[in-house]
Amino acid sequence: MLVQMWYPITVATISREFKKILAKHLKATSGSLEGLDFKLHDFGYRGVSSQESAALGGAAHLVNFCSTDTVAGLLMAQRYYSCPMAGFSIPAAEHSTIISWGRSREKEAFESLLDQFPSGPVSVVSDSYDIFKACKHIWGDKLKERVMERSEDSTLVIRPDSGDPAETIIEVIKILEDCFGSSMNSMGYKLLPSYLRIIQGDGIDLHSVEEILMKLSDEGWSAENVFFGAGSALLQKLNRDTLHCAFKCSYVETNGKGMDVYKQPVTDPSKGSKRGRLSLRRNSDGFIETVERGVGKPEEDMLVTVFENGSILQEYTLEEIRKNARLWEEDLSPSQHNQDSPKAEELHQKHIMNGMH
Ligand SMILES: O=P(O)(O)OC[C@H]1O[C@H](OP(=O)(O)OP(=O)(O)O)[C@H](O)[C@@H]1O
Repeated sequence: MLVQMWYPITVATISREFKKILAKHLKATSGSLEGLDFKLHDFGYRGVSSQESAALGGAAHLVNFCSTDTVAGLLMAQRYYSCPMAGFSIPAAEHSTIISWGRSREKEAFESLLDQFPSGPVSVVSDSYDIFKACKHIWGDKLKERVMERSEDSTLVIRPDSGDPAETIIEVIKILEDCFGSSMNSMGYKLLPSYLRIIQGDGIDLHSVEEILMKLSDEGWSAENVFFGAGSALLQKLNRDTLHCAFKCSYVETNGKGMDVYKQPVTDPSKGSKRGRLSLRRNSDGFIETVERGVGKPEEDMLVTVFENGSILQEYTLEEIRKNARLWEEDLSPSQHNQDSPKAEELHQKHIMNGMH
């Protein structure tokens, strides 16, 4: 079992890195973290190798967010982590439900979704033919009044799904502003009317989400205007080396005599393993670090035995895990996310690898 743990650990960590980026921009451009838990939707079900991966990865994402289409993750959280409903989704069109109306009837396809879901949010993929014309001529003209009738609780979420994500979103949001107007929030950033939002679900990873949010704020737009969906970058485009995750023997006892063991290959010092009895503590800088060779103080040790000799000794609810994984104030520090600075990025990567919380 131990050797399979890298996968949910890695997904949960990447998902939490998304959350840090989203939190930083949301706070800076809206003054609050309201709605953060719904900012990154799990679109990964179709892109993983199995139902089991979907369950493990989907549940790992739910440690940080409440927004998902990966039902297998919800079932896992229900069955093993005592959470009746860990995440939510909204009615959403996908390309087949738009293009089956035919190219000349895209407006009718959109309208039928407004008819079918008059209350509550609805997401409509709008790039089947021309996202810019769809926003300007259909949403912003032919269906403008239908869109404006919708309330804050019944938001129309327009989904671009192709092209360069940052450039496309900027162009889309400008077209929507021309058609529907915008207001200014308390932080001085622009906001589309409350019945209108955008979700970008194509090409989303840790780098693109940062780039999009930077561009939006540079152009004066609040992060409140957008939601994101991530599929493969969240659940599939990762491996055991993404976070350098490996389990190694560090201590053995023979005839009652203990011995520290480790590997230290001359051909690659980075593959050296930790030695002796290990413990985990939070150091004075706030970082979590491993203490080797049995010298850690038991009272500082954060490790808990949860599984031993085939028995589960400690169970956790999703609620407890979410609490442990909550963001800290320093997680929102800009220096950790400034992708323009190689040093900051290196530090950021190091923090991920050190499991900094
Ligand atoms: O994060 P990702 O793994 O890219 O998943 C998200 C993408 O998946 C879907 O499209 P899909 O790839 O099924 O079809 P498309 O190439 O026609 O958009 C969806 O429309 C997104 O574009």
